[in-house]
Amino acid sequence: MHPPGADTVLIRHGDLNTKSNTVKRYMEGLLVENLEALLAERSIPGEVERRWNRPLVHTDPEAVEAATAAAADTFGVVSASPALTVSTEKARILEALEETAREHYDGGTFAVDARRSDKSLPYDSEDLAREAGTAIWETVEDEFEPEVDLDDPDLTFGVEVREDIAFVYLEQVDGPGGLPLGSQEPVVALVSGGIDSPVAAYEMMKRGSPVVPAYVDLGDYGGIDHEARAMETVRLLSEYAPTFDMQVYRIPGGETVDLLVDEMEQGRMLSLRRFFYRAAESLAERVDANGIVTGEAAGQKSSQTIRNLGVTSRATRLPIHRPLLSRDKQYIVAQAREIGTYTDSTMNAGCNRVTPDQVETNARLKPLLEAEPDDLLERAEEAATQAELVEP
Ligand SMILES: Nc1ncnc2c1ncn2[C@@H]1O[C@H](COP(=O)(O)OP(=O)(O)OP(=O)(O)O)[C@@H](O)[C@H]1O
Repeated sequence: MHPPGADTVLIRHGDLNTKSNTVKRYMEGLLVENLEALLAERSIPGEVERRWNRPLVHTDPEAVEAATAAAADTFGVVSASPALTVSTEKARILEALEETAREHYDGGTFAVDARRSDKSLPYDSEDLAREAGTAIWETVEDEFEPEVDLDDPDLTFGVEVREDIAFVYLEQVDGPGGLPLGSQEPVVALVSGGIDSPVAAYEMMKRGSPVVPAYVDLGDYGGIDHEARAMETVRLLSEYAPTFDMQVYRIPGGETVDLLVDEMEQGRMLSLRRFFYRAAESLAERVDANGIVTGEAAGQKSSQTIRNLGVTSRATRLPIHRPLLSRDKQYIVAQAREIGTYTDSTMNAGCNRVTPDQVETNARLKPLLEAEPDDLLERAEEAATQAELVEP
């Protein structure tokens, strides 16, 4: 919902404001580039203006909602509003609010949220809010019985006045927040296509790290649907990252899984994780990535007890980022729905279970190393060199 004639998207960011001016300028530049690419990818007309603190998209009134949605999908953006721009003259702002009220107010409670960034203006935000409230009231009182509710209004009229321009809007669409993609170093994302790993990869992207997706082909224990699920979730993630190539490295792991199933019982799942991590490390060296991200959460599975995570993590020198470590499943499912990966992640992948009847929850490194194939980690390194790039 937007004021009549709105042709601008007002963008707010959050964590960029914790940076020095130099870093903030650099990050705002990245945010703008990413948003420009997203608009182009979605064929939405619009020019992004790189404005200190408040980047703007100038677009057509017909495209303003689509441009707002694109901004709200851009990492670093906290919220975006389709807005009408007017001069900072108070009379003009009130007129724009009256036009907006005529178009959109249809009874119920309302409030005005007025902000002013330039202290040299001849009015302050309280004056403006009060006069705006009166103007809106008088516009609609003949037809409705308007009521002001500052705590939980049905409709909020937003006004933001900056040094040279004012914005009038009705909606603040939430963005992902975080930092612009590309502002941190890349990491290898181990993506199985289950519910968790795409969400974990997204969380790292949200903090600015591009991801290099890696899928371990589990041979007979995985299968075409298992791989298809992983690929589709990466394809969905790539829609948030139009400036990055998100082809998937498919690492061959079928023979190793067969070997682990034949030779190991209890610790098999842990050695398989060790294989994943070492393969991801080798791949990271190859592509110049600086860490590994997985969808593991403390205690969610036997391989994810705190002790087991401690033991398996020893297979790599790289940091393993686990953004979901402290998250409940309910949160992760909600997040998967929000970013759009849930449906594909829950597709029946028909894979064979590698999990043994008796699982290890309390592993120790030494006995695990004695039980697993001596060449497990060399196999992982070799598998990484054989990884193929696949278009998701
Ligand atoms: N075949 C695979 N290829 C790449 N990474 C994998 C694979 N299987 C598991 N992983 C990684 O190991 C983590 C823990 O494995 P787990 O067995 O819990 O995965 P899952 O339940 O199949 O999928 P998810 O964790 O995505 O819900 C995953 O979150 C993912 O990062």
